[in-house]
Amino acid sequence: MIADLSLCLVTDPALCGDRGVAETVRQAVDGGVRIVQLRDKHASDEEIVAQLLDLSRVIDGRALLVVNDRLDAALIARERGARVDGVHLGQGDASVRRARELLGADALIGLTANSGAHLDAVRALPPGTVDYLGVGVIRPTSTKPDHPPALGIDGFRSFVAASPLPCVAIGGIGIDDTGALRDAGAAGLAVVSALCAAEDPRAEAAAFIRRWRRSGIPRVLSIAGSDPSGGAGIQADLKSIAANGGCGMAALTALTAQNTQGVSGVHVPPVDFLRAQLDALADDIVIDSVKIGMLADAEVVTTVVAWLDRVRPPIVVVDPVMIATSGDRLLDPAAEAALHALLTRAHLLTPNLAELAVLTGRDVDGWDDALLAAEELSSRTGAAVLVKGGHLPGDQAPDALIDAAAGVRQEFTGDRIVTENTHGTGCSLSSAIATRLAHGDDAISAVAASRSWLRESLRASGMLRIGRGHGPINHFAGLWERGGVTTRTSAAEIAAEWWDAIAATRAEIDALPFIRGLAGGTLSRAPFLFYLQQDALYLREYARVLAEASRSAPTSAEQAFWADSANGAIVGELELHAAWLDPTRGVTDATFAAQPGPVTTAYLDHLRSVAFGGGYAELIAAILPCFWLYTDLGERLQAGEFGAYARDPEHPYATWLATYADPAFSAATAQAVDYVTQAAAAADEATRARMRRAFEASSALERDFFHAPWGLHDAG
Ligand SMILES: Nc1ncnc2c1ncn2[C@@H]1O[C@H](COP(=O)(O)OP(=O)(O)O)[C@@H](O)[C@H]1O
Ligand SMILES: Cc1ncc(COP(=O)(O)O)c(N)n1
Ligand SMILES: [Mg+2]
Repeated sequence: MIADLSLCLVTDPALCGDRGVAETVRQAVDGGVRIVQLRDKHASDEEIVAQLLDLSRVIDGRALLVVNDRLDAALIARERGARVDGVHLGQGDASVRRARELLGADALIGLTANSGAHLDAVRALPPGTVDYLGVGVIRPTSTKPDHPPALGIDGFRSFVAASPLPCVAIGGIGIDDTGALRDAGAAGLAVVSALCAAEDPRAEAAAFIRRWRRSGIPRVLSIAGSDPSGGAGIQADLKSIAANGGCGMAALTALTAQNTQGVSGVHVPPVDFLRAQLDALADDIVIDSVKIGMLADAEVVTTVVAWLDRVRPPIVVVDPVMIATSGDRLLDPAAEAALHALLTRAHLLTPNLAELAVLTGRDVDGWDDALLAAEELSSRTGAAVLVKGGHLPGDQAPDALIDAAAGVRQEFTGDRIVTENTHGTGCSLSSAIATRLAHGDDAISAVAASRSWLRESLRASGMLRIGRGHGPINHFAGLWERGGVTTRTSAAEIAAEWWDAIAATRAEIDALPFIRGLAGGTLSRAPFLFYLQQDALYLREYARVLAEASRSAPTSAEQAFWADSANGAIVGELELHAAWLDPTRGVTDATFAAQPGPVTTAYLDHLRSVAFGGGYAELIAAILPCFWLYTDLGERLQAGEFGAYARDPEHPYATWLATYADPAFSAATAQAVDYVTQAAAAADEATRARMRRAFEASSALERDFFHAPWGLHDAG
């Protein structure tokens, strides 16, 4: 089986400090580390054996455990019941050939290499002796005092180009090296200090994983049935994965004879052949995310569960397909018992209302029942549950993400789109989410963006004219119009285009002394309070602009959304005063003129001129940066990109920073992005150009708004 080498923690007892190696490993594995390499040059073999037994228990199969150099200790630990998956050997350590002989064909064997001579030696080995090369040091590091000259990223890139084996970068790697190293061809990163010495190894590992995913193309496997009409099953999965930026693969569990009017037959091939398909993939391809659809019968379910336990993919999304939109059964009722074992291995379940009722044994007669049942299913399985409201009566089609363990409860509203082409909506949505999670999105953002794509695909499904029943959605709506590929850009592409268009502005915001001081806790109170006071003045007028957006919105859902946002702005402004600008707490407005400063005035004048001079579409484009930049900055602050201290409860501005991470605001931002980019996709060229200009102007004013208080710093 090929190992996922993306993130390897190399232990260093000195750097783990009082927390100790085992606790550091536990937290880092919780955060997503895929391989743990126990490395301790000073411990005795007996001590290494004891640590391997301990780490094997701590890791509990969630990551691979290898030991640096100590082959004999690995063998002894195995004999005593530890799960030791392999060794990493240096050039001078035991021979890799002996390691392969003693550990077996399935062991993971790594070899340190950093020169042409080392590569020649590797080429001379029998194929399959070594699985990967540890290549470094990338930067000078204290954790390997005798290291050779640093390769740097360019040196690493050249080495990878000449290497016959996957290369894992090691030596002085920080989180900001992640994208460049993956672009340089790294199969993964081996990290020592950045994780062992981290305040919060779990968060740091999660931040590394997020960056790693962001810089690659997700490799997404669908394990599902075939629907020859192309609207559902693996056919829909592969289209959805591609449309959401992933590279799709598919292992077939069953074949259906099916069209848009129903299922006329199901054939389940011998389950050994499913196992053969899955093993073939696991032996060759690192899989970032798995989406599971139709499973047909109990044997298929247990085969998939066994494979998941062996491969341990980092993301598993289960769409518990039981009954097709046509009403035909796609899962043998006898398999429902076996299904529970699968559900506990999932990170996300995406049942529709009927499936939720079967999985919980409860009546689900409306949305409130559905939310309760989803909460129960999440508690019972440990998985997050996205309960889908597509089959509800009425003019709304809501969904809700509920994760009992993480305390997440996020509803997504939306008008029902009038169309018969709803075949495969569940398959398509779950595949899109699996892809976006593998690209580093958090659950709420992945669901919001996938819903936005799905809704656009539903809206554009009419042009396909497939069959006389429930037709498929138009997975590539953004690329297709009648008769072939056109230049019409999709909402998702417009979002990417606009986000890139303000890349320089975003980089300027990140570099602002105000932001750096805020994150690092060094910002003095004067500029901070000035910023808050200006923010309070801004929010009062911003709420009026949002109310104008609500008044001019074309649909009831948008009308409600902008009205809710206006309310949120006012509540935010009132809370600002109560929490920070309360004269009774010694903060007097006398410190600053209680008037809008020049930047605040310019920003509000810009918004008001668009609100009362442009149309609805231009107005919401001008509003969007206040959502999008704020949420993006907050997510990155919380992910530790400005240093772990930004998450420290002792931080002087901790309560203010916490407002940046509100999941409800993150979902509102995703919704706002959806509305604005949908409007831009539907607009004519001239309107879209005006929208983009308004968006870019507001983005620049957001930057200036953060910079304005800086002049007060010296007075602080
Ligand atoms: N007519 C519709 N308009 C808007 N969204 C819809 C419509 N039908 C289904 N959806 C959405 O499609 C997704 C799949 O929902 P659903 O059809 O309930 O699942 P399934 O396809 O598994 O039966 C959900 O996000 C749901 O909100
Ligand atoms: C092979 C296969 N897998 C899944 C579905 C469910 O899709 P939907 O519920 O949208 O009909 C299907 N109809 N066929
Ligand atoms: Mg479904």
